Amino acid sequence: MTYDLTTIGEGQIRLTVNKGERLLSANSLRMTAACSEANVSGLLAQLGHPVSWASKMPAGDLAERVLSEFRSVGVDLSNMVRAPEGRVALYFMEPGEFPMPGKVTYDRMHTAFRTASIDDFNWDSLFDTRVVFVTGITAALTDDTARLIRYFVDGAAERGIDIVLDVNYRSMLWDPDDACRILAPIAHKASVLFCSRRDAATVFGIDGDGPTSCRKMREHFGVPQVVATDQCNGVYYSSASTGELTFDVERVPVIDRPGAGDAFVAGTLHGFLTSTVLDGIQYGLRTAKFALTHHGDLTHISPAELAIPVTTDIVR
Ligand SMILES: O=C(O)C(=O)C[C@H](O)[C@H](O)COP(=O)(O)O
Repeated sequence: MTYDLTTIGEGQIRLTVNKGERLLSANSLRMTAACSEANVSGLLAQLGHPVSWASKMPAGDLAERVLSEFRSVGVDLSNMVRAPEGRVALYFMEPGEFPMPGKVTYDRMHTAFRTASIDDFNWDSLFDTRVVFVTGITAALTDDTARLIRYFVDGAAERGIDIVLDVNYRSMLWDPDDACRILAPIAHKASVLFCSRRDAATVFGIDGDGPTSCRKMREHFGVPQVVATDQCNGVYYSSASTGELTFDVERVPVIDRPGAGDAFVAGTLHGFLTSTVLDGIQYGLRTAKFALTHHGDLTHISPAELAIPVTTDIVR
């Protein structure tokens, strides 16, 4: 097996407004790379996992800026598809400061990735893996990218490869009915499902407190393991053998928020790949906190830093 995890997603540039400014009046922006699937790959690569992130990117410096950020931490880019034309996706971010909420402005139409088709990718390589990781963000972009993700998941299921789905619902990309229609069949095939309590209610109409929502998702989709987040209120886990478990989340100062959710998923998958999802949740609670301490979606962390007991994470 060449890879521990393979994944497909749209590489982007994030342009973030400095604290104390608004997009309408800002005259400088911080440039970092973004992509949920690449963020997860980048953290796992730093923890020693062979991971491949595939995307479709045009030539040029903007694409290189994205690729070099993930290449620099050891993500395998040999499955990257290069497009003769098309844009690199951008997204602008106002972090928000109480009482002003954060705000995302997408500029991701007409991108090279939107033209990605099943024929573009080297599936022998992408299926040479222990885990196929997909998110709702990529499935949300176009009918073609939804088809791509479905092909990836169906191929993985046929080959007995573990499928991990992070629902990651983005209301600016699609509506709950479409998300449910595309993501529910994927959830049914998943070995591990990540879904926030809020997304469970919005997309699947699954309500309840954290443990109840988590159990209902496991039963509804027949997924062996479900991990649900609920901002700072807790992390919830459900499996048939353990029932429902709740983990406290520690509040820490925030330098830069985007990427913390992906860091949590990556930390949890580090546990899935090396021991158990339950161990992974402890890693994930740590990597998510580390993610908040520095700029950029990609969390920089070494195996030694992951091992330092900086946490008061408690299982109840
Ligand atoms: O493509 C999009 O629409 C994205 O949102 C990409 C995001 O930058 C990351 O996926 C961060 O997400 P969190 O880790 O939940 O903060």
